[in-house]
Amino acid sequence: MSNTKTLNVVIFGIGNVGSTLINQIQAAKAQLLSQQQLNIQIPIVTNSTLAFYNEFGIENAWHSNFEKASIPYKIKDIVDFVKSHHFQNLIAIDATASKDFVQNYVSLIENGFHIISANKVANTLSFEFYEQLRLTLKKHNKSFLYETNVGAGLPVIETIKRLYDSGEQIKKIRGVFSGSLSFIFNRFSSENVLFSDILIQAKQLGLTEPDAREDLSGTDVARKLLILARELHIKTELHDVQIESLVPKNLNGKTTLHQFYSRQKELDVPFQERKQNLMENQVLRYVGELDVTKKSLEVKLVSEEKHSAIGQLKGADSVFEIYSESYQDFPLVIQGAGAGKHVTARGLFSDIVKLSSSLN
Ligand SMILES: NC(=O)C1=CN([C@@H]2O[C@H](COP(=O)(O)OP(=O)(O)OC[C@H]3O[C@@H](n4cnc5c(N)ncnc54)[C@H](OP(=O)(O)O)[C@@H]3O)[C@@H](O)[C@H]2O)C=CC1
Ligand SMILES: N[C@@H](CC=O)C(=O)O
Repeated sequence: MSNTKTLNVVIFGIGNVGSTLINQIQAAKAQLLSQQQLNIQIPIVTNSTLAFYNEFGIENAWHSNFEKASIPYKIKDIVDFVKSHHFQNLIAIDATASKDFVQNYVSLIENGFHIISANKVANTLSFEFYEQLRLTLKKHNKSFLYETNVGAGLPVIETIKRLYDSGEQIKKIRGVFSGSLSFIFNRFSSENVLFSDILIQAKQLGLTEPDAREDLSGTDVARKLLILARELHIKTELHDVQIESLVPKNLNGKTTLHQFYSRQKELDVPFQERKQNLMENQVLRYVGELDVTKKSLEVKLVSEEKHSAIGQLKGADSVFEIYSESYQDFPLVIQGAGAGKHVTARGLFSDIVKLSSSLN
C-alpha cells in the first residue's frame, strides 16, 4: 500500500503572494514526494473573478493556461468541482486582501476545507465573528492557520502561542510590525530621497498591501497588533487600537486608489518636515506596541535613537520584541524580512506542510 499523502490545495488570489506560492510548490514537488511522501496537487487557482481548473493538478505553465482557459466562477462552482472529483484533504489558501472573500470561509469549512490565510481580515473583524469562525472550525474538525498574518514568514504567532500555552506571562510586545513601512522609513531616514519615490519602490517590490493606504494609515499594523492581542486572549477590537495615521486627510478614504497614487507627491512636504525635526542621532520608525497589562494597543511614528535595536533596522526587516516573565530586561527578539512575496509564500507553504502532519 502506498504511504503517499495527497493534499488538494485551492489557491484564491494569484497576485504577488499567491503566484509565488504556486511556483514554490511546483518547484518542490519532487522533493516533497520523495522525502516526505507528500503529494501537493493544485486543482484550482482563482483571481477575484476567474478560475482555472485542472482535475489532475495545474502544471508549470499554469499562468498561460489561466490566461487562455480560466472562466468566471462563484464559490459554489469550486465546491461542486472538488465534490464531483471526491477530493480529500482540501485546503483553501486565501492569498487575497479581500474583505468579501473571508465571508466564504464558513461555507468552505462546511464543505470540507481547511483554511490557510495570508489575509488578515478574518482575524480582525468583530470578536463575535472571530469566535464564531473558531466554533465552526471545531464543529467540522477543520484547521485555520495564519502564521503569515504577522511578520510574513517569521514565526511570530507560533512563538507567542507556545509561550502563552506554556503559562508564560507575556507583558509587552513592541516593534516594527510592517515590512513596507520599515523599508520606507529605513531609507527615508538615512538617504536623500523623496518619500513618494520610496513608496513607489515599496509597492513595486510587492511589500505594500494592494492598497498602500492600508499600510500608511496604520491599519495593517493595527491588524497585526490585534491578531497578537487576540492570541493572548485579550478580547479587543480594531477600533480599540490607538492609531497615528500617516495618510493626510485630503488623501484618505474619500479619494479613489487611483487618485491617491497620482497625488502621492503631496506626501513629500509633510514627511520632509518630520525628517528635519530629527536630531543628529535619530531616525524615524513606525512602531507598534501591545501593553498586555494595560490591554492597550498603539501604533505611531516615533523618533528613535539610531543605535537602538529598532533604529538599526535595515531593508524590509521587521522586529518583534517580546517582554515576559522570563524575558524581562532583555526581550526575546524575532527579526527578519517582514514583507515580500517570497518570504510570505514560504510562510504559507510551511503552514501547508504543518497542516499535512495532522491529515491522513
Ligand atoms: N506582500 C506581502 O509582503 C505580504 C502580504 N500578505 C498578505 O497577502 C495577501 C495578498 O497580498 P499580495 O499578493 O501582495 O496582493 P496582490 O494584490 O498582488 O494579489 C491579490 C490577489 O487576490 C485576488 N483577489 C482579490 N479579491 C478576491 C476575491 N474576492 N476572491 C478571490 N481572489 C481575489 C486578486 O485578483 P484580481 O487581480 O482579480 O483583483 C489578486 O489575484 C494580502 O492579504 C496581504 O496582506 C501578508 C504578509 C506579507
Ligand atoms: N503590507 C504588509 C505586508 C505584510 O503583512 C507589511 O508591509 O508588513
